[in-house]
Amino acid sequence: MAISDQSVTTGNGGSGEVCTAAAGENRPSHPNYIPNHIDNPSYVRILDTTLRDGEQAPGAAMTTEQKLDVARLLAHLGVDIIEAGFPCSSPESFNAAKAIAIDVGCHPVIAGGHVPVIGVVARSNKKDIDIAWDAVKHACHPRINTFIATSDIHMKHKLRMSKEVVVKTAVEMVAYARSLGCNDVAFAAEDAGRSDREFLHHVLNEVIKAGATTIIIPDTVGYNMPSEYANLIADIKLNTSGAIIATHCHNDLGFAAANTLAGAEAGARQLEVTINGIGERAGNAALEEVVMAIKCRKELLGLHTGIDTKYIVAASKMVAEFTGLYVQPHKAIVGVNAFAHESGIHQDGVLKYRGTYEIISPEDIGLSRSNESGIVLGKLSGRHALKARLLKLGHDVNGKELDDIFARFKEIAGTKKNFSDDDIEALVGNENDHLKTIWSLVDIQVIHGTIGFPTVTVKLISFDGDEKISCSTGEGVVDAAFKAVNNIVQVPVILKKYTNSAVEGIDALASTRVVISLDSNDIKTQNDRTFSGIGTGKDITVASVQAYLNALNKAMSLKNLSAKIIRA
Ligand SMILES: CC(=O)SCCNC(=O)CCNC(=O)[C@H](O)C(C)(C)COP(=O)(O)OP(=O)(O)OC[C@H]1O[C@@H](n2cnc3c(N)ncnc32)[C@H](O)[C@@H]1OP(=O)(O)O
Ligand SMILES: CC(C)C(=O)C(=O)O
Repeated sequence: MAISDQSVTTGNGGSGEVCTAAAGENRPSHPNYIPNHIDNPSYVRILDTTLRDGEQAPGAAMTTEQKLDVARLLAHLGVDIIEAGFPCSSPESFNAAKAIAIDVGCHPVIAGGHVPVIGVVARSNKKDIDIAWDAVKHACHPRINTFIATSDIHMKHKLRMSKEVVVKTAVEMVAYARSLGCNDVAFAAEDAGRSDREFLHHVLNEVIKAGATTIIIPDTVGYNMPSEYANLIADIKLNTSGAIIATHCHNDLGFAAANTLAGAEAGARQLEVTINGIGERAGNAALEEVVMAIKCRKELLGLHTGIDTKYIVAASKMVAEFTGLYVQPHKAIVGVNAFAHESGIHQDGVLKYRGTYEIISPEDIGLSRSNESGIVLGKLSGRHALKARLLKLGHDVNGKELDDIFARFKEIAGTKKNFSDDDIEALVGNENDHLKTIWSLVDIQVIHGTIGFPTVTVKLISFDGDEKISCSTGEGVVDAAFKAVNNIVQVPVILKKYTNSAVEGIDALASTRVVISLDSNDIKTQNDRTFSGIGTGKDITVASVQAYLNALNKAMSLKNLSAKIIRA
């Protein structure tokens, strides 16, 4: 198989630093596609089975239009083979596979002319194979993947066939698929991971003789350990010849990607994967994990694929959206946390040199980001990260000023899960240094339920010792509480924003943020600046009143609107 002329800059020289690579490195040029041969011994074909095994995940069913969109994106990604479905399983599966064969399987969707092989699955019977061929035969490179189980447990309990019948059926059906005019027939020995080795070798050699061009060695139930699977593949490599060896690993014990890579190291040259690792039960090996491992550890594995990795994030998002199977935040490569750093020591390292804690460049999988993004501020963050965020927001703070803001940040961070830029802005305040607490909360009583009006009574004390009590009803308890405060403070303000985030748990803490502005109809303000306040506590109304007073005190002291001035 010829290699395209696209440049290769993959590899990190073993340093473990960020990997970078040119798009679509070494993608084979399809006119030279030979089903059972790859010129370059280090080239690994990627078969994506999102549209077949991926769709076997409960709830993952996609429409034909969605499958076409996924297939087009897979072509951009540069997968060598798109497994487009199991045509005999439903009219939709047939129509989608046929549409993909005619569309993506016939026309290059990307410059450079890559047209992927379009494969479909069929059981080892003539009806399945006829339907499969009907669906796929219009593709430029059509492939039928026929399968039958070879493990004792499957042959005895599921197929209820003897070994002899299984071999005979497999051989006849591979030959039958070839006789239809399909010159690219893959054979999968289902449950190979639990099959008797000698019998497996015998079946594989017989189907190769019958015309199989790829032999797929599925660890159907995700039972194998990486060393065991590597040994299985190495053994098959030793005992067969004339066909490409393929991996197909499931994730029941969490080893799908590890087993796939172990298989590749042992000699497999087709790796079967799905986007986001979706698939039957615990899923398949994830394309993004396998491909990025090959790219990132090229110096160790000595392999390469034709995948243009900058489409990985787009593909992940599309498949998640279409299937409703959203990826967990800490999913390798494509989880939202995969390039996020919340702890101070890591943030400091990343800010100084990304390679300290990142082995992949986010741009490599299609994420764009600035130097500071990826830094998430939270309870475990440090001064370096806070300072960087403040700088981004236009506040160049150092020394004691930074220490003070950091102390306030840590106080709030203990009870808050997410920090927005607004929250960080609220911490800044050279202004806070000369703020006066004009009014503080002494007591609060809340009455609410299914009868009557929400009613709140507050007792406030002013900085000069004046105590006031006021009571108000409202739309809810927070509204009633703010109205009761207004009755005492009497500063005309507009409530701009009220947010409340609860920290989960039975003894949940409420963290409330209030943003107000002075009402310019009543008080002349130089500009329409806002004042924010934060309150935290076990009681949401108390936290809200504290946040509100906090904002009011800021507004009053900065505008010199003391309690006495207002009263006068
Ligand atoms: C490991 C894998 O992922 S294999 C792919 C699994 N994917 C799917 O099953 C999804 C699509 N499947 C379907 O839509 C349906 O199962 C169909 C249309 C294929 C078949 O439906 P039905 O004819 O009603 O059969 P059903 O699914 O209930 O049972 C499977 C039959 O196929 C037989 N069978 C299973 N695998 C094979 C095989 N590789 N070759 C030949 N026959 C097989 C079973 O022994 C059983 O036969 P039986 O009816 O004589 O007992
Ligand atoms: C049909 C084969 C490849 C399969 O999906 C499996 O064994 O898991």
